[in-house]
Amino acid sequence: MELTSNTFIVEDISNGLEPFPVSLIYNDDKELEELRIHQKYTVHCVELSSEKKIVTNEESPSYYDGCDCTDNCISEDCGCKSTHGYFYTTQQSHQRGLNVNFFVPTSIYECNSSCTCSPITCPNRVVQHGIKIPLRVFKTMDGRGWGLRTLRKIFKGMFVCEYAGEIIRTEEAKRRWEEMKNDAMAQNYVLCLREHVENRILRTNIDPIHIGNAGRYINHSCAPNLQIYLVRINSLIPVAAFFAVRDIEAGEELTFDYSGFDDHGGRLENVAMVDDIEGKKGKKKCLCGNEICRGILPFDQSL
Ligand SMILES: C[S@@+](CC[C@H](N)C(=O)[O-])C[C@H]1O[C@@H](n2cnc3c(N)ncnc32)[C@H](O)[C@@H]1O
Repeated sequence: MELTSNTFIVEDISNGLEPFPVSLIYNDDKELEELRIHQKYTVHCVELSSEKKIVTNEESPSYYDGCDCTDNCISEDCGCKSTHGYFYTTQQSHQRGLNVNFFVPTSIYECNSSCTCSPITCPNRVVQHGIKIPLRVFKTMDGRGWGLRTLRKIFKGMFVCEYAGEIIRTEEAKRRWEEMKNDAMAQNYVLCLREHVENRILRTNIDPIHIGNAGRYINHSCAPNLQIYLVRINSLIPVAAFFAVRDIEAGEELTFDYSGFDDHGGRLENVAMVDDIEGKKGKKKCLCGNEICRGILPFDQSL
């Protein structure tokens, strides 16, 4: 499809860390350097200044006692289901996925390392099993930089990948923003998640600039094919998990709406990427090319 004698492929930029390869197609060494492929790859989020501490995966101790099901969480008495709700269903592809047409009132809670159910076959474990499709990083031809595409068909509701990076406090996000805001070439990757819980706002900032996963290459679209849902597994820090909101054909670019969650009724408000041009917040032109394009890239006013 895109291989010519002048293009090269890195087979797996995750170096085997992901269950399926994340390949990269590029034209020359300059492009590769520009991509800073030597930045570190992580499958899950890490905490600032302690990269070894993985905060969301199944190896961490869980933050609450899980269920004590012996029937693989089929019964409605499952402690995880009855406390937090249950949102996964079997999809057209026969895999577990999310019913993206249904309202998800808060974050999704998967069974965790304290639960007695099977880590392999329990149906309330999806995101923790990782990506299920080969992905490819490629250079867009229209000025949006690098992008990410799927190499296989993805069915509506399927989990695609996380948005993994450093979990940073808002002060640190502001500091990083100050450092880069006058550099017109700088790409901004900070994802700010705000969850409305009763009358409080829980904010999580994820920055994959130094250490991140395939999710960092997903561009914005005003008519996206992915949506972020927050999933808690073994930590109160949520996983920002991308699910397909429609069927996506092999070879299609993956996109999400940097401005948020509203279409599907979640209480997670304003999933915003921080962006700007020439130091003026909110003035970066959106190049998604959709008929319903809103014209500018969404941005976070609070930084
Ligand atoms: C999370 S990164 C996405 C990956 C990025 N394209 C790259 O080359 O690494 C976000 C950046 O991508 C660019 N971008 C993403 N979506 C865009 C769009 N629809 N129009 C213009 N630029 C976009 C912006 O520069 C933004 O700061």
